[in-house]
Amino acid sequence: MRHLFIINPRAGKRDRSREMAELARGAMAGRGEPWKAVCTAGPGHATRLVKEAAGLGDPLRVYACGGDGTLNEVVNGAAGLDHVAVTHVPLGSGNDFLRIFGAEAVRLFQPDRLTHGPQIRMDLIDCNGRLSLNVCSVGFDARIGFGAAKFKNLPLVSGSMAYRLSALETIARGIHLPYRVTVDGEMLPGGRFTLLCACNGRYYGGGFNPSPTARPDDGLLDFIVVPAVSRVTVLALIQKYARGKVGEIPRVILRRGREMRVLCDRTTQVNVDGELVTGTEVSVRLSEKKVWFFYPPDILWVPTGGEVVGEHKISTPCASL
Ligand SMILES: Nc1ncnc2c1ncn2[C@@H]1O[C@H](COP(=O)(O)OP(=O)(O)OP(=O)(O)O)[C@@H](O)[C@H]1O
Repeated sequence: MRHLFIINPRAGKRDRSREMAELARGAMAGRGEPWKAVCTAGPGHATRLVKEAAGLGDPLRVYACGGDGTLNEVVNGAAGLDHVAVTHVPLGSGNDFLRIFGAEAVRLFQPDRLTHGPQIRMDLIDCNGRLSLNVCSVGFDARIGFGAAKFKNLPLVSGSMAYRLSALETIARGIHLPYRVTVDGEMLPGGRFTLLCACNGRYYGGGFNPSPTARPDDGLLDFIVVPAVSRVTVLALIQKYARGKVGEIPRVILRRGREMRVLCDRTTQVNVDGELVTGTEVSVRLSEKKVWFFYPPDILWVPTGGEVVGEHKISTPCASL
């Protein structure tokens, strides 16, 4: 099996590519398997690197060393390929997809534990042709997310603080917009909406938890549709949205399904794992493609989010590796 470490030197607050390359070297030492560590040169490079390496056709493990954007690019290169598996070594500001692993997520920063860990086949969201492993959203939150970029590089501003500052700015500018929304063919009531979200994972935006029970391996997406709310109530909404209490938001519409379509009267920003997609017609649907995701052995998976009702280990060995 070959191993490819894709390192984004621009992820997080400082360049950790040297440290990461050393960790990769340590993880692969004495294993006798071919490996390579490559730094990305710019947006889209990680996808091209994965496709190039996958073209050889032999079993390949790819380590996305960066944030959620790097993971998204790697996933876009590996989707639908049975001989390729991906993982995420968290070097970014948010690293939100990994939060689904709870406290165990820190163990993904140990590449030596990952090299031969088990893997699971995960669903993907197709948003106007771009694939997402975690969360796609339209509206208030997407505007907050893209607005957060400018706060992230300020000194003493953490990833989650950047999103909070951007939220304040977005509230001041206006909260809801007109959209026509259907989920699996059902037209949803109300012409104005605050936000529309499709979840495969559970967290995004620096720790917001819109769907505490979503599972990336269940063959379905969790849709959360928040109707128009006023500036007075939006702060309470954000609190609930952040803490996994979305069911307590008045008139919120929750669906588990396969496709949400959104028509907008103007070009709209769509958040696809933190990356920007724009359009006036947005289709957010379960992709036919899946991706293999590997993780450290014995990591605990908590299917019920915050409440530990029943822990079990996920271990779905891949026949092709
Ligand atoms: N060499 C590079 N120079 C500039 N940008 C790059 C380079 N390599 C990758 N990128 C881009 O950096 C962006 C941010 O990366 P990433 O999302 O991994 O980090 P982050 O924003 O710190 O983490 P998170 O999304 O978890 O908050 C991605 O959109 C990616 O395309």
